[in-house]
Amino acid sequence: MIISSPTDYRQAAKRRIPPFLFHYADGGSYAEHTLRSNVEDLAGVALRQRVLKDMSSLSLETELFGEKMAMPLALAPVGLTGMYARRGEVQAARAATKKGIPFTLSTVSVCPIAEVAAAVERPIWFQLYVLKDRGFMKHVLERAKAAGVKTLVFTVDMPVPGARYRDAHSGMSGKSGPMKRMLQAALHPLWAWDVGVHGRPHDLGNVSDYRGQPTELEDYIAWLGDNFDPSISWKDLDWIREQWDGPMVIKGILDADDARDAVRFGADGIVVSNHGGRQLDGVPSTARALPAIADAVKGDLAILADSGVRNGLDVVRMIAMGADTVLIGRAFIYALAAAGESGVANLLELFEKEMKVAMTLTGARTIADLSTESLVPDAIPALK
Ligand SMILES: Cc1cc2nc3c(=O)[nH]c(=O)nc-3n(C[C@H](O)[C@H](O)[C@H](O)COP(=O)(O)O)c2cc1C
Repeated sequence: MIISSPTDYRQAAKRRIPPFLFHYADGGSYAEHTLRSNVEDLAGVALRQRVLKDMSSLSLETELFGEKMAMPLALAPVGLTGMYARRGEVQAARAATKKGIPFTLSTVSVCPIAEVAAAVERPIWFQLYVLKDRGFMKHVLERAKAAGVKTLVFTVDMPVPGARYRDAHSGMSGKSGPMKRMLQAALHPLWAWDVGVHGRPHDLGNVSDYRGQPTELEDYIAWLGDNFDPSISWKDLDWIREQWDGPMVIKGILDADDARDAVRFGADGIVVSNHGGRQLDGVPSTARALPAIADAVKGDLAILADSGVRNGLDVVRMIAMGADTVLIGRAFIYALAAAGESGVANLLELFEKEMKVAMTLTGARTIADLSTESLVPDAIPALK
């Protein structure tokens, strides 16, 4: 299949991997309104074209939490990444590191922290969920520290899981799930050979490490379901603060008041995110939520943003609306599923090229030059 744009990887992934995995990544919660509006609203943010400004020298470099980044982009935490390609977290982390950008490992990764951290030179970022089992959280934070992790991304928009109806149909969940998954694997031999045979163990590496026994896919939903903590509040974050002395980023902020609370708490950064439309359907897209949040807290902490970013132009849009760095989830998962590390590496090249074109034609020589001035007036779909 010809890959000429980042979005081509979605179709390529769909062909290669079993439907239960494709829909697990591709889908959102409930009727998927937020999933769609993330992409549509962001694509609709109009860039302001400027010409004849000698744009022969251009730099995408930036810095975050004292870390140099080749461009203001990082790979978002995605659970079960290791089911999309053989030891998928390692492959994606290698592609990100070679490109000079951070990789974020999910709590519910297939590969444990130590395996991924040992495979790359650059310290990885680690994402932590709030779970009832504080013993697990303590254990995993210790492992992260020992593996050289500095930046902790603390996800707060999952006190309860949003329902993802596609998973029941695809075989990801439900009684007939195991049978469906086996049949689908048999019909996708390239994936079955790469991941099914050579990608083992198929478990949640960090959880198994703590429990001292394998936590396989079947246990995954049950374990997570039992462990979400709806009682979470800001005071629980103080407990995390005591365990962690590096930069702490709060992921899942969608409201300016919560962003101000994050500043009061002393967070180093926030991720403006609706979890890629996978939690509460009907909440605004990040393109709609970001400008008000940037108005409220820009300069007080680092603003990261994700949800709906599908190409380099979308990154430029997010930065122009006030983000300091942008995360991508599905975009890299599709590339990883289609072509492993080299797919993610190529995806990042495509993103970089697109960003350069967008910056050249908006007259921005550096990332710091991007601002609301890079957008046409009223380009931002404000919340009414
Ligand atoms: C398959 C999948 C699994 C995810 N798992 C996690 C996770 O374990 N932890 C987390 O904080 N966010 C998780 N997310 C959300 C991503 O970190 C990110 O917020 C989202 O993918 C951004 O939207 P995008 O996919 O449109 O780029 C997941 C997203 C997907 C698609």
